[in-house]
Amino acid sequence: MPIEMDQTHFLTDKLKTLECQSRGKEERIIALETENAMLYLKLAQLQGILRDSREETGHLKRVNESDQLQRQRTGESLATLSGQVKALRDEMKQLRLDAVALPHQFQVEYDNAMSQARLQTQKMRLNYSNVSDMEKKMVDMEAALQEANARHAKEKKRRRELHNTLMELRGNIRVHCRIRPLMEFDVGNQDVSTLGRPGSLSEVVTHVMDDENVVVKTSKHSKVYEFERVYSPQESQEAVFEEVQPMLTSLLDGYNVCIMAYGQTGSGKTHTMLGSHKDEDYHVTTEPHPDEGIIPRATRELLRLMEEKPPDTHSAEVSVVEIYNNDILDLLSSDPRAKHDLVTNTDGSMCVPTVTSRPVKTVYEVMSLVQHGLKARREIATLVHEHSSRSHLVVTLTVSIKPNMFLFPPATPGSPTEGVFAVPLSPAPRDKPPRRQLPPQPQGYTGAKQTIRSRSPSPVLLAQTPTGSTVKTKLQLVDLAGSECVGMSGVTGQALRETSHINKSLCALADVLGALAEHRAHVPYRNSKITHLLQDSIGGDAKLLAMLCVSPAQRYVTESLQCLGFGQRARQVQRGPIKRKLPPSLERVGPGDSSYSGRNSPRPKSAGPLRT
Ligand SMILES: Nc1ncnc2c1ncn2[C@@H]1O[C@H](COP(=O)(O)OP(=O)(O)OP(=O)(O)O)[C@@H](O)[C@H]1O
Repeated sequence: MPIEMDQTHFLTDKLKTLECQSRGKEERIIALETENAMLYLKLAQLQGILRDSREETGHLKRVNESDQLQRQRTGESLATLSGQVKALRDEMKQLRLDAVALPHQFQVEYDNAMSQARLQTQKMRLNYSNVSDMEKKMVDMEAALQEANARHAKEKKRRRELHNTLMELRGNIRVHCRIRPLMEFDVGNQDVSTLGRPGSLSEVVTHVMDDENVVVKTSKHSKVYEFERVYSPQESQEAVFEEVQPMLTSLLDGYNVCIMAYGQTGSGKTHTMLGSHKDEDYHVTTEPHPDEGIIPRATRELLRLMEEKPPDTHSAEVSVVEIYNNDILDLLSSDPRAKHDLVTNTDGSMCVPTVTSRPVKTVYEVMSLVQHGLKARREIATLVHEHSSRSHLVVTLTVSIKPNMFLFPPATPGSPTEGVFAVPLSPAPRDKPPRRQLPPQPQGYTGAKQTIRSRSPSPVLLAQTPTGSTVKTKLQLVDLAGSECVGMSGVTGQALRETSHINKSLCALADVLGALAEHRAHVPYRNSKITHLLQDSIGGDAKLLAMLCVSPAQRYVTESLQCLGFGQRARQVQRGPIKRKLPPSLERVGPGDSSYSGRNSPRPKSAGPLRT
């Protein structure tokens, strides 16, 4: 049993030893695993460091490559620069050489110039007396020229004033002529590029010579026409109105005034009278639109002049009529197709009592009514241009002036005051009546004062007006329909009938002027509605301005010659002193000469429009 005990004891010890060994080994394994883990960690760290090092190496490599490239480029630049430096050095060397030579060269040139200057001075000295003489002469000539120019301008102004006075004394019709610019439609069927080309139909043949003469120059004609004023194509609407403006003052002095535009289709009558901006609004502004024609400008000026007068003494009203196919139509009426009749007043003046006449205070009101009327006015497109007027347009502004504005004792027929002007007189004392300044007398005029007075065109006289009654003066602004050749306008049917009426009425106008120019006993005013309506203005007591409108192109030369001929005929009319209108039963004989009989005088060559 002790042996068994020993064995058991031995085995137990052995087991304990083995257990002890096993524990030791386990601890060793744990220690080794820990170490292994540490080593893994270390390895990972080292791998990270290695990766970083590789990246850095790559980066350094790239930097190194770029450095090398830079160095290579720098080397090349250095080579170029050193080449340039060398070239500059060579240049500097050359410049230095030149600079050394320059003073010498300069000295040579300076010496040459000086000797030239000395030579010239010597020459100048030699000519000095001549030069100073010439200078003196030039100064004298310049002064003489200036003086002559000033004298010429003064003489021209005086001549114009005298001419106007003469016209007034004779009762002449003033005639102005406006040449319009060449327009694209002047080429007709031809190409626009031919506009104005010599030899083409749009070649300019009607030219302005100066502000009083116009010449028509073609291979067949070269004829000069003289008028009171000729406007070139470049002259503005304002320039035209400036010449017309003084007539408006006359209106408030008691004269009737009539301005009519005459000319062929498309020659610029509507442009001159109304302007080319039909649809624009007119505002109560003092500044006119640059394109505005005579009608809005005259209205604006007239209303401005009226505003300067004492309040409630002047008022105005407007009527707008057209004469279409020889019928008078009221364009302001609700029925603008209804015909109206002319009536002769007891004083012999003409009126159309049934037409609408609207009181107006502003240019806006007037132009709104005119625009309203224009919408009803007949127009068609012709071969000449798109908006050809088919009727005569008459815009009448009637100004009523209350009598307290005038100086008078009311004249009795035959009294010394008969025929003396009535003068607006608000600021003047009543006990010392001022007389109207007579216009300057023409040179050499020796007539007695009484004679001058009796021959002066008088305004609508208060001497004839019953005390207390209002005086009315009329401003008639007329845009006549175009005188035209049927072939030129290319119209047919209804339009042909219109053209025939237009031409007939314009012929009648020319006939009236012919009769007046020849002092014939019978003036055929009643042959046409337009002459009948304008009778007071053409042959009567109105200051009348005929504005001839002319197209400058070759294709209208016949019409232009006819128009200018009409103007010449109008200028010949001498209406004599404007007299008190007689009752219609007493027909007036030749102006200023009651014994004159024109019955045997030759009929004037027709200056009328082209007949169809
Ligand atoms: N002085 C001018 N300056 C610029 N344009 C003008 C001038 N005169 C006329 N015109 C232009 O020429 C064209 C024809 O003119 P307008 O209508 O005035 O002719 P008209 O004589 O009244 O013709 P119609 O008798 O057929 O009515 C228009 O387009 C107008 O604007």
